[in-house]
Amino acid sequence: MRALRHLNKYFLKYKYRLLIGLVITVIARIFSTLVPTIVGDSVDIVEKYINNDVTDISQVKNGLIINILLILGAVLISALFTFLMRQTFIVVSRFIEFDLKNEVFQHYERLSLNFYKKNRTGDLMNRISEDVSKVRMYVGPAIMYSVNTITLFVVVIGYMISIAPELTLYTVAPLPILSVSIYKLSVAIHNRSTVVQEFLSKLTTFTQESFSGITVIKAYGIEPQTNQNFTELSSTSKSKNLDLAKVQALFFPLMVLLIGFSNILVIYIGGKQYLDGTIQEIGVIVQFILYVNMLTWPVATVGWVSSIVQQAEASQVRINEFLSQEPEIVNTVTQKTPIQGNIKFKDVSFIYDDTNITALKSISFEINKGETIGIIGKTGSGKSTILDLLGRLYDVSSGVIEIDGRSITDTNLFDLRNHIGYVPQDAFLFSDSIKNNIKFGKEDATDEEVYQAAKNAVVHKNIVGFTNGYDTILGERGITLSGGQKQRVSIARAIIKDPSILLFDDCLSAVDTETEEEIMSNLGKISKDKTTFIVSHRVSTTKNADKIIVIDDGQITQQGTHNQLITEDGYYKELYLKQLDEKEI
Ligand SMILES: Nc1ncnc2c1ncn2[C@@H]1O[C@H](COP(=O)(O)OP(=O)(O)OP(=O)(O)O)[C@@H](O)[C@H]1O
Repeated sequence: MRALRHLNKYFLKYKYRLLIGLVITVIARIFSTLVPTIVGDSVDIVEKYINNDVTDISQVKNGLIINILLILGAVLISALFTFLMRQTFIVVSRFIEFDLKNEVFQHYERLSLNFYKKNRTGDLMNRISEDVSKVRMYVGPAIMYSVNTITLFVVVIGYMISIAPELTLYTVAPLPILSVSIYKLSVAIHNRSTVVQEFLSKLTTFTQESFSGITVIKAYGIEPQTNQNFTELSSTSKSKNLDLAKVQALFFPLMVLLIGFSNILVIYIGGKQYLDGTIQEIGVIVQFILYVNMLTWPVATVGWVSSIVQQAEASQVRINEFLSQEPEIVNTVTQKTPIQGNIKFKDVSFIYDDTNITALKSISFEINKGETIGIIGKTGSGKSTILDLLGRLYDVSSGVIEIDGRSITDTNLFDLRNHIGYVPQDAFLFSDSIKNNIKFGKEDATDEEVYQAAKNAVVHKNIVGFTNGYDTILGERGITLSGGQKQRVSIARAIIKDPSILLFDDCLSAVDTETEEEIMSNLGKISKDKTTFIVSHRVSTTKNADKIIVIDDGQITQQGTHNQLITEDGYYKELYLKQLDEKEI
């Protein structure tokens, strides 16, 4: 139960609602326990008439009619309060589920990139959906049924003992057996449904991947093999479902069996006591039969609730495990930091701690506001890492990165990121309209600003060519943009932000050289007062930069302007000549 203590703050938050729920439950149960008493009384009225203790039939009739009306009233009131009980407890559980999901999601968002690399997306999603749902079962149904059972027990058993203590003992004796059996069954159901869930998510992942990769599947003609794999997976899933159905099918028969056993005990022992005079009225036996039936479900829920609490505890442990993780990149500066864009890398080295790859080794360079720096190098040489470090997606392993003479660790993190317009290597667009994808860079941008950014990114003409123009929906249910179009929408998103620092990570690779030239000329105008980083494999993209650095295996091997570098023997000149041959320049 230790992990579940995390939820106490939410119980405190909703304490008044929970307290009201408690009072409502007690009222509901008191009214429901009145029914057996009135039924017992009715049987007594009839018994007295049969035994000739009462001879006036109209008195009997009146007594019975009053009892019927009382039963009706008690049932209606108890039903109303049972409804209100569910409304309070279950509603509170939904509130807590909502709060917990928000807490987990907001915490996920604070965590650094390393966290996402160490944990699988499926696992993150499971903890925020499946595990939170299991915890909700504890804050909702489990608490509601526990309050319900405790109230019912105190009221009913107290009353039973007061009228027939010995009979009470015999009738409640089998109930713990019921409770334990239901607990064992619930655990078995839980274990089997976990396996069913696992297969369900395997099936979902398989199907999702098959549909996403349908082009590859069709192109390679591997539909029969995919079908075969699917059949195998779904057949195992079916047999796991059948295993689950078998134990689930035992639940109600087991309950009915044990209720039946308790009823037989009441009739047998109650009957014997009536005959030997320990019990004076048959009504008591009828009353006890009704009580036993009334107690059975709550007793069964004791077992069920125990298994819910166990599952909730396990789920909360998993949730707490992530909640206790602290972000590696933290903002230590509360006051605002103005950012001009003069950047200095001083002996910067960086090692990815998950792979232990040394991506950068003692990198030093400088670039001032308004200047453009080109970064050229072979694949895997460390170019993207430089941009990631500048945006503080990771912190350097050694050395310092300075912005305007201040280390970026002493710069307000939010200001830093707000002043950066980043275009990643793999353009990521959301399943939303093109307009909203561009406005992601500046939420309050006007339509005019969106069009202007798209024009500068040379994608405006493509967008207006679509039937729905800027309102065209992208993603799974919308159209698919070409690689080059995606890259340009992604560029428009960075431009519209009007940041002090622009980071372009090889984001023109899918654009033809003519369009590239147009974009570069537009960027030249836009970025006059900005610091621009352009990572590329193409000399044509960086040739106009104020400074170009060539990276090889995490180290700067050459630096200078285009004109200087093409006269110097080295990687840059080789690349230039090769691309000149291929007419890429
Ligand atoms: N997230 C990561 N976790 C672990 N290692 C990484 C990660 N990203 C990059 N690396 C490794 O760091 C080295 C530098 O990678 P980086 O992405 O900076 O190269 P790059 O020059 O941008 O390559 P490309 O031109 O192919 O984009 C590579 O060896 C790469 O395998």
